[in-house]
Amino acid sequence: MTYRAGWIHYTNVAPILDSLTLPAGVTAITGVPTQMNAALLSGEVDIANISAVEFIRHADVLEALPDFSVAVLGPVYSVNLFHTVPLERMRRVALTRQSAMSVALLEVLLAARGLSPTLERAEGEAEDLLASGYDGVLRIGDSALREWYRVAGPLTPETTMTMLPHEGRGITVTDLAEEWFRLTGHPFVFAVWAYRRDNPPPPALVQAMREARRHGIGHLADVAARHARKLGLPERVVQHYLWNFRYHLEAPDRLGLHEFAAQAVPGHAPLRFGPQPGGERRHVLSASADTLKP
Ligand SMILES: C=C(O[C@@H]1C=C(C(=O)O)C=C[C@H]1O)C(=O)O
Repeated sequence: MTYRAGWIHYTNVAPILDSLTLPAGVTAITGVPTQMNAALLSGEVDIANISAVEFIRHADVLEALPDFSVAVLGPVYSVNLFHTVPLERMRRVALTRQSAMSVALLEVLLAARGLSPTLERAEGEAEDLLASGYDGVLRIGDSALREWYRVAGPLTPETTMTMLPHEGRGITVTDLAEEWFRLTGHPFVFAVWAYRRDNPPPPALVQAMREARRHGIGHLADVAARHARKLGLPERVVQHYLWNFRYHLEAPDRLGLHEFAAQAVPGHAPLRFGPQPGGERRHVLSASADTLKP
């Protein structure tokens, strides 16, 4: 029987997906987060890198791979609120239809500041929507990355590579992952690789994903160069964008995920993850470390 994957194919997943060879018996489709979230829940696909908030909302039926994430500690550059007035003065904010996660995150961040602007779904370029009367525009993914650079670029040789600029052209870009870090001190997990608990992925697929990720992270400059051309952005910018991601759902990422879950979806079912890889090898390592004790 065929196992069907649904990939959100934003540039931030390129270090995993670009060199992924699907094993026999696995097929894949691609789409934006809201499409892949729905495809997984309706059963159209069997595994997808879905918005973490959908994983949390459906924790009663879903499980996630224990070592895959799209996460950052600090700014992400592609989940952006573009605004022309201070956050406190925003009255109408346009939301993207592509994203579940960023909307839930924005709601948490606004609530933390005691703010409640009107939130409406509206598509289009951030600058056009701001010109048409919105005070804020939420955008994600590749178009948000491009629009951030249009506002805050071009980078000068002196621009620090640890924190890129966030304003220009009369527009401030509030990076939601950076705001989350300021609020909690935790990483923010945007996506996990989830599947229905009664239908886990074949081990060959997970193995292929781990190999593809190892290859992608090992050749990040090549991945960045390829995607910089597609995005029409400088290689240096895309390289910075990509090396900033945390793809392994490590302990700090899980802390961030649990903190977000508690704030955004109170009363959610316990989050479940599949078995950790390489358990045996770790056991052997700790045994040999024991033998080194004096
Ligand atoms: C950081 C991003 O992460 C993505 C954002 C998602 C969302 O907002 O629902 C879902 C999957 C992530 O891969 C981005 O694409 O900008």
